[in-house]
Amino acid sequence: MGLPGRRRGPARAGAPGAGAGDGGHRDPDRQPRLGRPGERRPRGVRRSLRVGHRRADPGRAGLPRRPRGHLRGAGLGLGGGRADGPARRRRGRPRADDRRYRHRQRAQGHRHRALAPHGRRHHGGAGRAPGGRGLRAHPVTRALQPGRSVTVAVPASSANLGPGFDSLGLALDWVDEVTLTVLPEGCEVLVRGEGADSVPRDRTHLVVATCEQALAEHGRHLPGVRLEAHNTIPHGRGLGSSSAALVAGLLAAWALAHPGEEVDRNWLLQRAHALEGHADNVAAAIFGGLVLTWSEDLGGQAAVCPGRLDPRLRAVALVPADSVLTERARAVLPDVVPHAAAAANSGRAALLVHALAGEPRLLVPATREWLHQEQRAPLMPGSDRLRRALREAGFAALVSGAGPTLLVLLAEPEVARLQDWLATEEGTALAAGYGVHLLAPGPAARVVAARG
Ligand SMILES: Nc1ncnc2c1ncn2[C@@H]1O[C@H](COP(=O)(O)OP(=O)(O)OP(=O)(O)O)[C@@H](O)[C@H]1O
Ligand SMILES: N[C@@H](CCO)C(=O)O
Repeated sequence: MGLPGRRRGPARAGAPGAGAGDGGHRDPDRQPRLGRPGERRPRGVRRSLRVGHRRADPGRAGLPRRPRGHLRGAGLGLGGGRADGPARRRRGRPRADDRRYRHRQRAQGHRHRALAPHGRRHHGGAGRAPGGRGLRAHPVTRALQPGRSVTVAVPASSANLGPGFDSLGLALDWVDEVTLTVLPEGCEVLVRGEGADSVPRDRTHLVVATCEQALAEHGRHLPGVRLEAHNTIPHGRGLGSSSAALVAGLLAAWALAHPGEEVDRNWLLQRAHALEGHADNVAAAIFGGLVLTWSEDLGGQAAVCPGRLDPRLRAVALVPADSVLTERARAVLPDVVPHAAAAANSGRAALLVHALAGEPRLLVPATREWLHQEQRAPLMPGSDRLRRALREAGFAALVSGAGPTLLVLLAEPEVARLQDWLATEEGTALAAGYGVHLLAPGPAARVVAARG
């Protein structure tokens, strides 16, 4: 079985230093611990294990509502291709460039590195903004009104979930929030939390650059901009931080260009997919909950479908201090896997969708896979040892996204058993330095406020 494209995008940044408000989960000397009652934690970061997270808890995030409709189709002629509301007329040029290379594999990786602040005039026959596949700029753009402002919240996500490589994504109740305000000129970037000491403070900031590119497609531009980011999702850990940033920029662009209009989530999906290279994380961030993604063809447009989730389902994230380059993590994957491995993997992926929907006792066999974890193990030996030990102890432990964070999928009553295991000598030794976060499935990205 040929793999759907190795990541050719630029490398992910190495481990940045711990930012303010990270709850200390990146402290290499931090021991896994079970939380102190009443402990302050950054907004959006879930409680650690001992703190209650039950249905009746006042601080508990609600389980996500399933997106309306059963099938979000795009490129397949399924479900009308639009996530919300009635069909919208298509803006801009025909999507010839999206179709031209449909037979090709889509290069995987973050196209966002190629994003650059755009000028107000866009030249070039393709009418596309530079750098971003699928983002087509109008030749002349109109300035947005200074004072207009939008705040968006976007969840972290875990991709793959074991056998669903590049096709399953789970949004988590761990949220970044950003506010973009139109200024008459200039660019101010204020970052709190994750990445405060590492992300760019100019128009190359991922959220600003993505927003500008997307606005250009809608014939608008930012004369000046202030970004206020409150980041809690750790960067480069396999929790979809870059997808969250891309979706934040796109959603902010939509809300600034279309005040008061319902968000076209299929537009978000296609643009985010084009920028990210694979749809698993971005689809989960855009639609919330569990999302199944596929393309009609290798490199085709993304289609998505919500997956059912057992209301008892929880995820415990074990977040190490180090990051792994996603580019490296994709480069170690083989081009071809044996047919028997592909067959076994597809069986487990099918089983996983069933287990997540209502049979959590099957989560351990359902999260076994043959496509990426073994192959990437040398890049994350500590997480590999911990994952194996957890699975031997009967937990559905898996590498989240490209790693090295581990996710343990379990039904709520199992949380106490995991707590106990982490307190054993073996658990304490293997999980030393990992931050432990009890999470529920997360909500869809949303516009929190829009002004002006
Ligand atoms: N909120 C953000 N603001 C600005 N840049 C960000 C933000 N989040 C992520 N990034 C950029 O993306 C990089 C991390 O992206 P990468 O895809 O490597 O990891 P991830 O998205 O956390 O993990 P995965 O894709 O495996 O789930 C960061 O080092 C930073 O450059
Ligand atoms: N499906 C992707 C997620 C990371 O971005 C991978 O495993 O490479």
